[in-house]
Amino acid sequence: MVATGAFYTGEYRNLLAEYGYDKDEIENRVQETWERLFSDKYPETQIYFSVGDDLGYMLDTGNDDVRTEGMSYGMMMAVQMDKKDIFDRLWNWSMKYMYMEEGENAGYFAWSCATDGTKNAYGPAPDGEEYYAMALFFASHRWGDGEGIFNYKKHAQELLHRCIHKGEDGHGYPMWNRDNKLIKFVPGVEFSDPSYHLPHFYELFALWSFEEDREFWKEAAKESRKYIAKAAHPETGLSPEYAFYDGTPNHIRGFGHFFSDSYRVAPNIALDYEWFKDNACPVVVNEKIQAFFADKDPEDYRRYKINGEPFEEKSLHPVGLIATNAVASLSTSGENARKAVELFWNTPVRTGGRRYYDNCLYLFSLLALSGKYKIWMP
Ligand SMILES: O[C@@H]1[C@@H](O)[C@H](O[C@@H]2CO[C@@H](O[C@@H]3CO[C@@H](O)[C@H](O)[C@H]3O)[C@H](O)[C@H]2O)OC[C@H]1O
Repeated sequence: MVATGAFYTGEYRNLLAEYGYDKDEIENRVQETWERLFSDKYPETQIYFSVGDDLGYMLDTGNDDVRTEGMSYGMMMAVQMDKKDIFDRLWNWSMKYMYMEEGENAGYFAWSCATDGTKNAYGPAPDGEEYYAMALFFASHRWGDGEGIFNYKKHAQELLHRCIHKGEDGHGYPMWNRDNKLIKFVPGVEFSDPSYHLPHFYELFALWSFEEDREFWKEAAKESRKYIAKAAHPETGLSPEYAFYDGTPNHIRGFGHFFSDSYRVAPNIALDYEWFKDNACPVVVNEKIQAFFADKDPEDYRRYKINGEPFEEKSLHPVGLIATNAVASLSTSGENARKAVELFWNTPVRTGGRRYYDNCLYLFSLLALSGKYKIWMP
């Protein structure tokens, strides 16, 4: 099938099987990992919690809060795993507690809440909104739309419309810069976070958003692919957490280095390549990242300057980094690709206080590497 521009491959490689891992074991690993994250049978690895009959949240165990990032990730995991009850609980919790009805950010979601639903902040984080929109479209296509907040498609379209038009009436700010089509770190600033760029989502938004918004998303996909390439260091492939629109690191509050946020750049490139194989997809960045980590000991992963110089500080999410380096192999080949997958396969999901971010990245990588992270078409 041909989307407008990029080619939708419709193919999902089971790379783990291609590398010789047993298909039943792969399937078991996927099911078991889902259980480990979403079931209270496994309190040491659990990050999802049900509340009452129709609510649930993802807990950032490291920060003891509920983030739009995790809620929207949980919804994406649930739709890929065909878990409608969990999806609806997460969306219900998001709409009940995180959605903002008033103020400068009305129509967006508060990026962090306490587990009782109290808002910790009245600002959004755009990576949450874009994952919500994509998960809602997939839910609409996989399960059909319901009433009210469960009219998934309507909510996805309206949210995306707001993300690019907010502020046109003088109140608040859009989440994308309307001139250069790049996603912002937060609506009120003019810089970006390379890991927020999801051209493979924007290709689909260009098909399913309101007609008037489709051209914008098509352009956004193109500009994001260019931006991802620009923000990555030319030798190491490492991207900073925050970067200016020209791709140079933004060192505000120490976020100009390769650390937690940055890990998501590799899987974003890999999934874009898997889904669309667009010529402009910067797969070379993933080749460089895998080459950079090929001789690094996972026990000693650090914070790095994007030129590769290590800080004393250890990585906060080494399991997440193992996972994201592995999924990069969907867009690379050779020994580094194989070794990164092997390391991931031999690494268990994380236990302990910091497990949330690692385990989110772990399940996403496992889904993609087993051919189970799919586009759900209408
Ligand atoms: O200042 C906040 C800003 O922090 C917020 O960003 C969200 C939080 O950080 C990002 O992910 C984290 C990566 O590090 C792990 O240790 C954390 O557990 C993750 O949550 C996340 O992608 C952002 O959404 O955005 C709003 C700003 O006001």
